[in-house]
Amino acid sequence: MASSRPLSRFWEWGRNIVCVGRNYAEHAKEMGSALPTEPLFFLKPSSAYVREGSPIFRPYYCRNLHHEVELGVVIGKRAQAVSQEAAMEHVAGYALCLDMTARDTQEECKKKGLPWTLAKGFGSSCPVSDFVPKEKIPDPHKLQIWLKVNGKLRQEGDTSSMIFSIPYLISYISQVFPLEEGDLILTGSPKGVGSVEANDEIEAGIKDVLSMRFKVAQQTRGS
Ligand SMILES: O=C(O)/C=C/C(=O)CC(=O)C(=O)O
Ligand SMILES: [Mg+2]
Repeated sequence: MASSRPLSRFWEWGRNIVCVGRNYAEHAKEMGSALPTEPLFFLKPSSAYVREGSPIFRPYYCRNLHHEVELGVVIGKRAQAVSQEAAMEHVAGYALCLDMTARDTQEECKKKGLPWTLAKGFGSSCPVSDFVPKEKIPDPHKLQIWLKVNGKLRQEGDTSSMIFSIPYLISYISQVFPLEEGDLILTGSPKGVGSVEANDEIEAGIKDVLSMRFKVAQQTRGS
């Protein structure tokens, strides 16, 4: 059933956050990972959202918090087993997102064959920008996304370099579970991921569309 809340505040809807990994060849390479032959995806809880004005917390168990800047796709209409041809009809718009990652925890999880929830799904692991209606972005595969830490450029990527396109991702994911109105898909990070410390300032943007800023803070155990 449709919510009475506006989709322009999708982060308040409590819907799925679906993250795609290793969708840029140069990022897979910098992680020492093989290129995927089918999309790799994982979930974050909807309580991972954080908005400008609130800090990104480095979890108490993390010693190496990484930034990953990613284009987010906001679903506007339920998509169940949709074709690639029909997939874009289910998109309401876009947002810029950070897939904050406890990289040391992820390395441990990878070694032990465990899921990435501790590494990717902690509170404040999904900073998001304002919503951009799809009419404002004629081609989401022609965007430049960038990220700076304390004013220094760390990531710059072109969404044309995605291995799996947005229609392919929507079609693929929607065969596994239905995508609902208000769901967000993070489409993967370009290269240049790196560490941030408490008090660092992250600024990220979609060239000629929007930008956002976040401070990093240290979480203490029990808070
Ligand atoms: O390959 C790895 O070790 C790590 C990959 C990721 O963290 C995947 C992503 O979240 C991404 O590519 O955006
Ligand atoms: Mg990512």
